[in-house]
Amino acid sequence: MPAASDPAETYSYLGPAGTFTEAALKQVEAAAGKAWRPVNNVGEALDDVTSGRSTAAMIAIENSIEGGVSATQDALATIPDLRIVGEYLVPVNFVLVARPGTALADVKVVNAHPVAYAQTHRWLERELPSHGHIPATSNVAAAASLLDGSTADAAVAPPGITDHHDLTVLAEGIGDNPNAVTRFVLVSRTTALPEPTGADKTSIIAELPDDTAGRLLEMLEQFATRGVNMSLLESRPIGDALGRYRFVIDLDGHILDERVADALLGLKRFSPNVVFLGSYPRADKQAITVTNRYSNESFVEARDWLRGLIAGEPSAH
Ligand SMILES: O=C(O)C(=O)Cc1ccccc1
Repeated sequence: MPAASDPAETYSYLGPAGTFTEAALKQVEAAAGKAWRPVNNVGEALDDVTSGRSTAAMIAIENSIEGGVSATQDALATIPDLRIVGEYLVPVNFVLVARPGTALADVKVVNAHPVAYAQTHRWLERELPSHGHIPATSNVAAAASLLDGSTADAAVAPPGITDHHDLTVLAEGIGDNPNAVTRFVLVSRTTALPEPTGADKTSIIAELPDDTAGRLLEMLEQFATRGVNMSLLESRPIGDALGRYRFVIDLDGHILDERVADALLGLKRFSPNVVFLGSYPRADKQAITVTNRYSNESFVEARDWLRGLIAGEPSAH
């Protein structure tokens, strides 16, 4: 881990060292050589950012098996002035570890981070059908606690865990999907927008204006009619009453792309509450392609045409 330096240049992440979140932070060039602050949960990481204790925080937002990380989505929906400035992908697989001398047959209680548990429960149910689960704050904390008085017999942990702790690997590759990937985002205080790259993503959270038929369709039409593709759509309870939801949405493109800007204007007119979480380069660097009708030039041309009409030019111009 880089040595601590200027506290104004501190990066918070779910620790301790060795977590997948740390692996995501290692991908951030700007964080190299800066202070890194391990924390115990997403709330603490974001609190570091809002209080100014840290420059940015790396948090898990979505994984390829379980979908959105609800604690992250709910925090981003409710804490003002946060911006996603980058996304990072980390392949995740897990091992089952125990104190030396423990056999698989001895394992009755497994310590695991809830997201890791969700991604290994098929294996655990098959191999340890009557195990109990104790939730941990992180994958590495789960393993470390075995050597620190935990009542658990084993822990679900990242494959590199034995570099950090004197533990026995009882089983490898226990993830239910060997291709599982977790998406992390780097979150900062409201800051300058990352430049558009042509391979960008825009994250927003929006509420529907009321509970009448077709409102969700109407919201999605804002994107469809501007040729804006969605790569994520999830609902989260707002929490004040049953049946009230907010929608977490990822769009292909950057807010400086005309079609995305136009869709956001439509969304703002429609929705009573839109949270803009940021436009940032896609981790997979896949360029977004759109038909000519939705290109920047098309929008500019149409606007010029309208201005011309208002200025009295012939409509065929
Ligand atoms: O970052 C970690 O290692 C965590 O404990 C959180 C987590 C859990 C499961 C998949 C990815 C991240």
